[in-house]
Amino acid sequence: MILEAKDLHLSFRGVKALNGVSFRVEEGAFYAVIGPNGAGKTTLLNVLSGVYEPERGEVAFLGQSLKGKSPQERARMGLGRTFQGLELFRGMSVLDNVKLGAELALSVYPMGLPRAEREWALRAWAEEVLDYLHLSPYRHAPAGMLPYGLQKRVEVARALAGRPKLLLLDEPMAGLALEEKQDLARFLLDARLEWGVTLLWVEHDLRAVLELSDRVLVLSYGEVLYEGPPEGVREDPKVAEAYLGQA
Ligand SMILES: Nc1ncnc2c1ncn2[C@@H]1O[C@H](COP(=O)(O)OP(=O)(O)OP(=O)(O)O)[C@@H](O)[C@H]1O
Repeated sequence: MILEAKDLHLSFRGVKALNGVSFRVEEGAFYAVIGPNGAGKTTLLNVLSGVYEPERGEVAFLGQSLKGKSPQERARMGLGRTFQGLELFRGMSVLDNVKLGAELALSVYPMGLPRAEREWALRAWAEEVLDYLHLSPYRHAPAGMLPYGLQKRVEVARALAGRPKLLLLDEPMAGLALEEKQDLARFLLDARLEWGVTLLWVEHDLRAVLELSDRVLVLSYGEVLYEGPPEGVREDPKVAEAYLGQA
């Protein structure tokens, strides 16, 4: 098991964004979190990545409690994330954005190395990640100049450059055309295979979720409605009701 969330609670001015959420993620999983608008999905990612501390409950990553650990400390432990809105440095080149992702999770690079060697190692690794995600042709372009679909891919590249053991993805497919979604899906599946990255994603595209994920958590009003294999999601009456209720 790579991640365990136990009885998470968090409210915003009386609104229970998370109300007793527990689940476990196995190593190597492609784990999805879905649910209607306002279900608490982004709040959950923020609690896992350390943006918020839960009022109650606890998260353990690789058997270690994350209590009191900052997002950066978590990144160094191997817990990476991407954001719903793009958080790239728009004026910075694609390569520098990805290099920065590697630097922020620096524990993988021996600090003892001479500066020039470290710089070289970081650059070589960033180039490898870019190549892997078919982004090499754009590496000197300012990130903000790329079409939206490519920017989303750079964001994933930057997160992967930190060599996460578990990567949290916040709606990576939002705003992408079908073909871009298929490309991204392939890159994510490859990264899981090649680098052993466990994936946890929040995603609205139900079809993509059910096709790609091997485990699904459904939230509604901060509570777990369903947890299990994707095949069970559509048959679950509570899930159907939560989604229909929204429509
Ligand atoms: N910083 C905040 N301040 C106040 N209320 C918040 C805050 N963050 C989340 N909420 C509230 O908590 C609840 C859960 O929000 P959250 O953004 O986690 O849902 P979500 O499932 O990610 O929704 P969406 O699919 O629309 O992104 C909502 O009622 C939301 O209004």
